[in-house]
Amino acid sequence: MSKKSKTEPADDFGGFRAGFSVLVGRPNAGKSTLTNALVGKKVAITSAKPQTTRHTIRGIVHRDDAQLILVDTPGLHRPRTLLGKRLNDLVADTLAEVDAIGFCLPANEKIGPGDKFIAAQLAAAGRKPVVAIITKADLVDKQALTEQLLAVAELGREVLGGDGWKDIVPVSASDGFQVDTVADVLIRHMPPSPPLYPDGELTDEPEAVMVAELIREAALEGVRDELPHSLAVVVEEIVPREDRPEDNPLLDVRVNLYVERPSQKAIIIGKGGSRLREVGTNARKGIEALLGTRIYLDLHVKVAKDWQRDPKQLVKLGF
Ligand SMILES: Nc1nc2c(ncn2[C@@H]2O[C@H](COP(=O)(O)OP(=O)(O)OP(=O)(O)O)[C@@H](O)[C@H]2O)c(=O)[nH]1
Repeated sequence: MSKKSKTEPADDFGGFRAGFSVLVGRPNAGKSTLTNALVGKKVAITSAKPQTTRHTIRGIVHRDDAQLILVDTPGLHRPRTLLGKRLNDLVADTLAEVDAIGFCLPANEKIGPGDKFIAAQLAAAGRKPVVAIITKADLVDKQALTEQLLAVAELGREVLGGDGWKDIVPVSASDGFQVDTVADVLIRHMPPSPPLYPDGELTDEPEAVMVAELIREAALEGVRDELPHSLAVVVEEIVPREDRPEDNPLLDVRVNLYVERPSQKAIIIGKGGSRLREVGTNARKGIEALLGTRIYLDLHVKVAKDWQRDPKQLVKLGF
């Protein structure tokens, strides 16, 4: 996910910054709650973990001058389910592809082995900017927060050497304290870049991106080996169905799935359309949870020959 802009310092994109960030931290550290507070959505997407190097997008923070894309790290939060090298590779891959890392440590719990394990992973991953985020600041008093700040700073110097973390930001996702500051600090580490997710005709673009991700995940379920990177999902429109009672609205969600070859189209659709129906059913549940409304999901599968190698198609498909 490193962007070409790094080698084109002449173009600063009018000061616009965009890039990828990941929130890491041990279970219960407050990552999901903070993601939701940053993105402004109640439902974080928890679709199946991608086994490819593609990332699940957890949410996008849109600003007039920046776009911060929060992705998920497979593995880092669940060390026991993966072994040695595999885990290290997985973590290294993800960390290598983001522009900045937010390391979440709860204000109300002493730094423990889980935190140290992750800190060591971050140190091993190299020179990515790491911002330490002290979550759940509302649960402790000023004195305890100060002590935690000092302890976290010390941990940073211990594992990273030098000055340690790039920044340390206390935050409370539940009462909104410093949530914007977390976004500001992470955005500061994003490279100059045009927006990575285009403003479509949809009024609420982050929702469309998340809807597309949910459908993509559902469509790849069980056929990842056959369709590793050959599937692009484009949400054409999300419109309220007319003539619905106010207390029972319905959204029409029209979506195109692009594959590269007719054989891939056949895989997605399945015998007599059975697989596509299943994809629709599975994705619909997640989308309804996300949008908080019943939806009618209209899926179309199209062949866009060699879209991965065609820059014009890539732009059209939102890459
Ligand atoms: N008081 C308070 N509680 C919080 C805050 N942020 C998260 N919590 C609570 O802490 C618990 C864990 O939060 P999550 O956001 O699920 O933590 P997580 O890091 O995503 O957890 P995993 O998914 O297990 O990795 C939940 O019960 C949250 O309600 C906060 O700012 N203040």
